Amino acid sequence: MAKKILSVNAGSSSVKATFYTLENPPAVIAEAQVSGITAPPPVFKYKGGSKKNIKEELKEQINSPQDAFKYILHRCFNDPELSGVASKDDLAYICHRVVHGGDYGASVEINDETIHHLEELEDLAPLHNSSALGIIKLCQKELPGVTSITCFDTAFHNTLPDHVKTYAINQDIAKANGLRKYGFHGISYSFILRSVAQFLGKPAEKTNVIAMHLGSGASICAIKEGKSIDTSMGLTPVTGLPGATRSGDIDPSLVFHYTSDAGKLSPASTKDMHISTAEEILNKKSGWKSLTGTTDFGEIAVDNAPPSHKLAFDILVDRVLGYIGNYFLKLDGRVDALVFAGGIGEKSALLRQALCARCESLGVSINAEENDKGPDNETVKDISQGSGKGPRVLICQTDEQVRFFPDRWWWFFANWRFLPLSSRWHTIVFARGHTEASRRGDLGNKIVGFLEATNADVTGGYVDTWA
Ligand SMILES: Nc1ncnc2c1ncn2[C@@H]1O[C@H](COP(=O)(O)OP(=O)(O)O)[C@@H](O)[C@H]1O
Ligand SMILES: CC(=O)OP(=O)(O)O
Ligand SMILES: [Mg+2]
Repeated sequence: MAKKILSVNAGSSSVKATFYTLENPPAVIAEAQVSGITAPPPVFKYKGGSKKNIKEELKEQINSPQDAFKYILHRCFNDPELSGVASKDDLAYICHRVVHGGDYGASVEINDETIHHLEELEDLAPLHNSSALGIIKLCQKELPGVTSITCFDTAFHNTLPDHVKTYAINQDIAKANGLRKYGFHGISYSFILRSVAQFLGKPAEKTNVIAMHLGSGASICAIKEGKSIDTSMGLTPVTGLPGATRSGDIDPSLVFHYTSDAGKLSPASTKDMHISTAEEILNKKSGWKSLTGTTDFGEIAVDNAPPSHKLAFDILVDRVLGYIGNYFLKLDGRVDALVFAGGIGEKSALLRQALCARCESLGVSINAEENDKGPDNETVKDISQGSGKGPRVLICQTDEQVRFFPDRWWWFFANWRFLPLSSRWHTIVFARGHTEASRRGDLGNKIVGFLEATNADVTGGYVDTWA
């Protein structure tokens, strides 16, 4: 039986996994996730075969992303309806979302050297890279023979201009230690860009949006002509907007007034993960959890909320609003759409309504009924109404699993020898090479030349039909 691809997203509170066929275009076989890892009971959601929307509270102990991943594999491998996904032998590739990729501009194949490099980056995204690395190492051990590949959240933001990504600190120290803005949620933003551009009927290279990925980790990104020109997260995902357990922007001096132990190693540190007390507080003991006691924004964004919940809600509105104003100016007012995505952006009509009401001066206006209904099965839903003078308001059901093929043309090119040399694969590479050719100049043309030399059946157009 043909082998399959497994795509894994270890988020800060959930592990999501999708199985795909290894074909062009890849088709979803099954989707599974365990959420609530940080707020038990964990919840298992599953779609596969005739099972459309399974949702179960788990009694099993799920204490870590590795536990969640093992549980997902167990459930999927033991579903008799998924005959093509019955064991590790059915997998060709596992593609891992890795939040911090440092200076990596493209995906890498996992081997001893890349694991070592990723370990060095672990401290910069302690809530994420250690989860992803834990799962990567588990795969190396328990699923040897399946090639693991990483996709980085940071790669989409490689286009940040120097004056945006540079902090105003000593540049010798900054360069020696890699201290700069990297930005995150890039896999989501590239999905949002592709989907929104297609929805608007524009080439991605001509699309300008302010995209908000609001989930347990929340960020916002200014995309100009298809490129990230600024984003709210920085060196680590703790900066910018507050999140479920993250503080977002604070005065850096605050940590020394908060606790005299700020620089000491946190008791939560492990052999593999070193985290200072200040990092522990700002990453894991702040955000709306610290304000309200819950990490679930669904409990906070309600009518007649208690004062603590209303304060958390108002803080998020205030901070997002600040970035929208900032990015509206950075995009010279030429904004095709404000895009809501992520668990909160997609599900909280109240938050969208509160934010859009404050953006009326930018010409933003929404249809209250469509906003309340939210998205159904569509990837992008338009909730704007009115004169059409301001930016459209869209909800995009983002997908951090679908990233392997459209974004990874460079990986395929660099590693073509690992792949079956069928015309199908060349088509994938060509399509991406073609759309990237203008951005990457000669390199895109070289790829096309290379493919022509192999007499591949290069039909192209694949990425354009992808959403
Ligand atoms: N109906 C809802 N209204 C507001 N927020 C919600 C709702 N449902 C879920 N959420 C929020 O979405 C978050 C999950 O977002 P998601 O992007 O899927 O997670 P992660 O950041 O772990 O990848 C939950 O923690 C919860 O705060
Ligand atoms: C980068 C980040 O914050 O990711 P998540 O939303 O999955 O926590
Ligand atoms: Mg997320």
